Order: sequence, then structure tokens, then C-alpha cells
Amino acid sequence: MIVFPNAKINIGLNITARRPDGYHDLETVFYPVKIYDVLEAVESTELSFEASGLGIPGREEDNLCIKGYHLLKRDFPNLPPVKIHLHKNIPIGAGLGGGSADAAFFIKLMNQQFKLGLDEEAMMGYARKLGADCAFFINNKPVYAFEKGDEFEPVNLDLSAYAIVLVMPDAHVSTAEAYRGVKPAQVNETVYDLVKMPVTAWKRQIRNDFEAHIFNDHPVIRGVKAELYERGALYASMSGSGASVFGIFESTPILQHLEETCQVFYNM
Ligand SMILES: C[C@](O)(CO)[C@H](O)COP(=O)(O)OP(=O)(O)OC[C@H]1O[C@@H](n2ccc(N)nc2=O)[C@H](O)[C@@H]1O
Ligand SMILES: Nc1ncnc2c1ncn2[C@@H]1O[C@H](COP(=O)(O)OP(=O)(O)OP(=O)(O)O)[C@@H](O)[C@H]1O
Repeated sequence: MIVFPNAKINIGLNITARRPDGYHDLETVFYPVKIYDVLEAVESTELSFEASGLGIPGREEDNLCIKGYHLLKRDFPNLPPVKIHLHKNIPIGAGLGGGSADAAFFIKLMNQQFKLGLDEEAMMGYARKLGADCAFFINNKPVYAFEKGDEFEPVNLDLSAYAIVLVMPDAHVSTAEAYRGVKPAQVNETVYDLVKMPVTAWKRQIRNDFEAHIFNDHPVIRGVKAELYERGALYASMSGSGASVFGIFESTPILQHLEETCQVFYNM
């Protein structure tokens, strides 16, 4: 069976508190975007994993698909071994949740292929154990996320009338590095309320708390955001912990200059 895990962007991201478990409470809106990995799992005689496309750093046994397999196997001992192939397109260290999407789609795939009988809530439970971002990709619809980023409230947000462009500069930011640099602070108005405003008003109101220190460490990312505004973006922001930056435009812009140094994905 083959599935196509997609990426997400964060519209607004406020880090509100440091938690006793070392994680942070945050509030953000997750919005799915149309850039996809390709993930296949077929029944086999032994568990195996191979990857193509973008190189994935780290050991094979730490890949979130393999971790997902072991997690399910603990509760479903009769789960047969599978041969996994992952073709990686979603940039890594990008704040696009690519690894988390693979993990969540892997759980959905196994549930369907081997009739595990898990409902959405149960699959989210497994996903939360693999990463804070993972549970979002089970339902994969725009949501307001809070606590560790793994509790959700649906939001009525449809950006399909706009052209979303995603830019990945030559910089990678690890999520743990990004969290180490922020000072949590409570918010006056939540992103849940702020996204109800017209997109043209977002620029003055909706912030990503990671930007300040990540821009200082990686000025190239600040430059990308500035250029998106120069090219007419109604709203532009780093996604999640970076390094990718998205722009929301009225119509598809021409970003020739950025294309010289960055990967640019149009019509997301
Ligand atoms: C930056 C975001 O993408 C925003 O949506 C997410 O919060 C990141 O979620 P994720 O990549 O699934 O994160 P995990 O793999 O669970 O955690 C990676 C590291 O990020 C930090 N982390 C993550 C989520 C969170 N709410 N607080 C944290 O402090 C922790 O140091 C953790 O060790
Ligand atoms: N299937 C996977 N795809 C990509 N990275 C994976 C995968 N499984 C495990 N990883 C590990 O996760 C790391 C990427 O995590 P990181 O948090 O930096 O990514 P990100 O793409 O910015 O995602 P996020 O938006 O969740 O922060 C990689 O360096 C790799 O070691």
C-alpha cells in the first residue's frame, strides 16, 4: 500500500510556557500544504527500511516510520514484518513536519492494511508518542493546536483562494535548537482568534516566536521573509522552527531571485 504524507505550515506560533517535562506549551494554527513524500509498506519476511530522494540524517532505526512500527507491534504482536520504502521530498529541518507526517501516515497505513481497528483518537494516541507534531497529521485538517502542540480545536480556515509559496533557504534548524532560544510568554489574543481576521491584517498581528533568535543565527532566513513581502506577499512567516518560510499571495508571484539560492515550491 502506498500513501502520500504531506507537509504543514504554522500560521502564528506562540510559546507560552515551559513545562515540567522539559517541553513547551505553545499555541499555533496548523495548515496542511501540498508537498508530499511517498511512503510504501508491503508485507514481507522481515522488517526492512529503505529511502530515496532527499538524504535523511540519523540512523535507520531512529526513522519515525520504524519507531511507529515498533510502537504498534508492542500492542499488536501478530503484526507481520513489512518492507518500507520512503521517498523523501519534504525538506528536512524545515519546520514543515515532514518526519511527523511520515510517522502519522505510517500508522494510518498499518491500521488500514492490517485492519487493526484503531479509530482516529486511538491513532492520535500512538502518534503523540512519536512527536508533538505527529497527531495533527492523523486528521490532517486545519486546526488550532495548543499544549505541546498535540491538542486540537478545529478552525474554519480556507486559504485555497490564495497562492501559497514555500521557500526553503540553504539553512537547517533543528527543533530542539529552536526551543532552546525562546523565552515563553503568555499572549493577549490567541492565534485561534487572530486567524479570523482577513489575511491582509495578519502581518501586523500574527507572529512566530522562533523568528527573532533564529533570524539572528541564520540571517538568510530573515532575508527570504523580507523578499516575500517585497514581492507582494499579504502575509509571510517562517514555518514552525524554520528554516522554511511561506508567503501568502493574491496570485502566484515570480520569485526568480529567490530561486537562484533557495528551493521554491509554488501553489501549496
Ligand atoms: C516547532 C513545531 O513544529 C511547531 O509546530 C513543533 O513544536 C515541533 O514538534 P516535533 O518536531 O514533533 O517535536 P518533537 O520531536 O516532539 O520534539 C523535538 C524537541 O523539541 C522540543 N519541543 C517540542 C515540542 C514542544 N511542544 N516543546 C518542546 O520543547 C523538545 O526539546 C523536543 O526534544
Ligand atoms: N521520516 C523522517 N523524515 C525526516 N526526518 C526524520 C524522519 N524520521 C526521523 N527523522 C529525523 O528527524 C530529524 C528532523 O527533525 P526536525 O525536527 O529538525 O525536522 P523538521 O523537518 O523541521 O520538522 P518539524 O516541523 O517537526 O520540526 C532528521 O534530522 C532525522 O534525523
